[in-house]
Amino acid sequence: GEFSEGSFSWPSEDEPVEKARPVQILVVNDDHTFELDEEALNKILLSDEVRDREVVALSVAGAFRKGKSFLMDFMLRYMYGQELNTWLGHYDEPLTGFSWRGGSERETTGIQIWSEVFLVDIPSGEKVAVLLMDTQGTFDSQSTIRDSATVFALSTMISSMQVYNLSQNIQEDDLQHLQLFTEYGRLAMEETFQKPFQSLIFLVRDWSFPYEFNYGLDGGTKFLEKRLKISENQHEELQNVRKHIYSCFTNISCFLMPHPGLKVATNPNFDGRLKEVDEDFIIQLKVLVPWLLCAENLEVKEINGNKITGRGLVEYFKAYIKIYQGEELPHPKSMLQATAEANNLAAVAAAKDLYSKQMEGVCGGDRPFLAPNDLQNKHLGLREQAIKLFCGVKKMGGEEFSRRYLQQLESEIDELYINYIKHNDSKNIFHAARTPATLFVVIFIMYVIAGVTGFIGVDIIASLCNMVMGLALITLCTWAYIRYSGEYRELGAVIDQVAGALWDQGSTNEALFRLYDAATSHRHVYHHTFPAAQTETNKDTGKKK
Ligand SMILES: Nc1nc2c(ncn2[C@@H]2O[C@H](COP(=O)(O)OP(=O)(O)OP(=O)(O)O)[C@@H](O)[C@H]2O)c(=O)[nH]1
Ligand SMILES: [Mg+2]
Repeated sequence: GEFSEGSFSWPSEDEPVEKARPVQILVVNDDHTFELDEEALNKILLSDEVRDREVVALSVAGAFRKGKSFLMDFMLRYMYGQELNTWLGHYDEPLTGFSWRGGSERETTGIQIWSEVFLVDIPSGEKVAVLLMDTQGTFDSQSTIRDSATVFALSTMISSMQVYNLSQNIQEDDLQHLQLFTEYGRLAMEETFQKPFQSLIFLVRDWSFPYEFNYGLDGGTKFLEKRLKISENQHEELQNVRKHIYSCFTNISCFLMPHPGLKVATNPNFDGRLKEVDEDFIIQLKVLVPWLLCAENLEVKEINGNKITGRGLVEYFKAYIKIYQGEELPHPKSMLQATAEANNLAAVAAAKDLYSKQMEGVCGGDRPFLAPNDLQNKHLGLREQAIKLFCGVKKMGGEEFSRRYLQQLESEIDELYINYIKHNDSKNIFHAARTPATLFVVIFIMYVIAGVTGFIGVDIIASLCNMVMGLALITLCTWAYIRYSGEYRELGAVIDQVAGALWDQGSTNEALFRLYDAATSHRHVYHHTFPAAQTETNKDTGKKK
């Protein structure tokens, strides 16, 4: 494994020599949106030397303020160091590269990559391009869970080697967050049979128990084995987290790093000089960095089993970021918020269930028609009961939060009630008998009037009444056919409406008005049902106008 010079931006005639530097390619805006600096990314990954070369992408991710960028800078020194024994540099030389600093406020934001891509000969004989990526720390006070998850997920999806930087120990919440973030990443990727991600390296900083597990890879491997062990008598929750992590990465390892000494951790003027760093730390640094980056251990980025070139990586980056910019992915939430939502939704479901079960008993499909007033009283009682049940359930998230769900419950119950009213009404046989009854009455009245007027000799009125009677009879037959066969239901609805208007008449005028109203609003139905008559009626209406 011999390292050649960085390949990016070889000075051409007119272009000034650009100094290698970290380049911001993913920007997280103040309004929590993400932006990809395509130009910057293209410039690095589509340069002549990188475009068609397979890439190795190493990224460091983890909680903020835990020495990620600091470590990255030693990796840079290794990549630039030609001879492996002197790469660590002078003991009096300040540490530069990705920007790092002391203090409690976050430093790195978004995703930065080093502007120089290193070309390395790997044992298979190929020359691959090595990309170093520094990421925004998770859980700083300005980022939402979604921001953290997106940066972490993106860096995991893009890298072939993800260093998960932890402090002091591997805690259960570290594993849970890893699970959340990788799941968020997997969501945005296409389903495959293969594991979606490649190498995961747990890097435990400030390891303080070398008497239990030695510093370095050996101790780390044993420690990790213990932490990720799945056993039968473990709680399902613990098993699931571990199974998930195993299902996501093809390769999982762990490295235990000693504390770098108090000067590094607490001296505000410390500028990265090795002479101020504990010897133990330097010894392990000399093991860790070459182990990660030596030519034998470099892992080419693969997606779906295909090796990815610089050009391909740009495309994937663009595609992934688009998915996170869109709205189709669910938003990862804090544990409390997610739990509170689940609690409240479960309480809403239970209360709604109570209401609809009881209402089913009152006016369900196999129950007879109930007086609308009684139905309303029942509804009000059961609504009260359901709300009481909802309020009685212990829920996380507090009063204010659950008020929204109470409103949701109320509106859902009211919606159900409207359906129960309709259902109940349809069971009223007089409701159904209204139309034939009205038509019968019309026929009967016409019959009587025709009889009387015929008897006293006013033939015109008698024959008019006979005609109306005949029409009513035809309508009745039509209605019966429609009800029986279920065809021409719209025409049936018109007949019902006209009959209903006659039935409900308070005054003759109102009935006529309603008749007219029904007729005009359903003219299109008439046309639809009797297309042949259409032209005639059109002429008629034209004349009327
Ligand atoms: N305790 C401890 N401190 C370290 C270690 N490595 C670096 N530091 C110090 O941690 C501080 C933060 O270093 P950075 O590299 O900027 O941390 P970071 O994780 O990149 O922080 P963000 O970019 O804000 O996420 C600096 O003061 C370093 O000197 C370590 O292994 N242990
Ligand atoms: Mg940083």
